[in-house]
Amino acid sequence: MAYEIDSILLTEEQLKQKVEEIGAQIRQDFQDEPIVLIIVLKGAFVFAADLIRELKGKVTVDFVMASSYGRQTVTTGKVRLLKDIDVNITGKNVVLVEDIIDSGLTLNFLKEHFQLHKPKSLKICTLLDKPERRKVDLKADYVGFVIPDKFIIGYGIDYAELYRNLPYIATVKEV
Ligand SMILES: O=P(O)(O)OC[C@H]1O[C@H](OP(=O)(O)OP(=O)(O)O)[C@H](O)[C@@H]1O
Ligand code: HPA
Ligand SMILES: [Mg+2]
Repeated sequence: MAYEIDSILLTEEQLKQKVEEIGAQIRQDFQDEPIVLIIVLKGAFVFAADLIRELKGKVTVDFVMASSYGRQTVTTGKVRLLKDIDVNITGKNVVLVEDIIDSGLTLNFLKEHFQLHKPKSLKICTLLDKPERRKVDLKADYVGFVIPDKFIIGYGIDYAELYRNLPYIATVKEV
């Protein structure tokens, strides 16, 4: 199946403003306490790069890499953990940073995985939430935009590894 950009769903301006809001909200919730951000690669790298610069105070960053879509627009149902974190998160305030929650399988897997480390708190922050497609009961603590059931690309999010470099978020159409 081939896809191309259909229409812009979220502009650069909308994204920028929302990232500022989420950053302020997170800092407000944790006050002066240090935060460990765990960024879920690859998709969340653009969002996280903007978000981290909105967070004042003590912030540590680490990365986890998970993949379950490949060249498809629906989940394979199998989450592969390609890289785990290096920092110690036991007793820490942890925020998992994702680009999108779709079926919920990726974050459900990662949440359980990181709970085993016994963090002080474990919150989920996602730029986009597509609740209509949920396969597991999973809710985020910080949500940028709730979006309709359409496959989207841009701002770090790919189709078959392309389009991550778009500065906006768009829907795709089959051609
Ligand atoms: O809620 P889900 O149905 O699990 O979908 C969400 C996940 O899917 C995408 O990652 P993908 O597996 O495509 O890997 P990528 O981040 O490297 O693009 C996206 O970045 C999320 O991590
Ligand atoms: O809508 C999407 N687009 C790209 N990757 C994704 N992974 C889950 N949902 C999506
Ligand atoms: Mg992806």
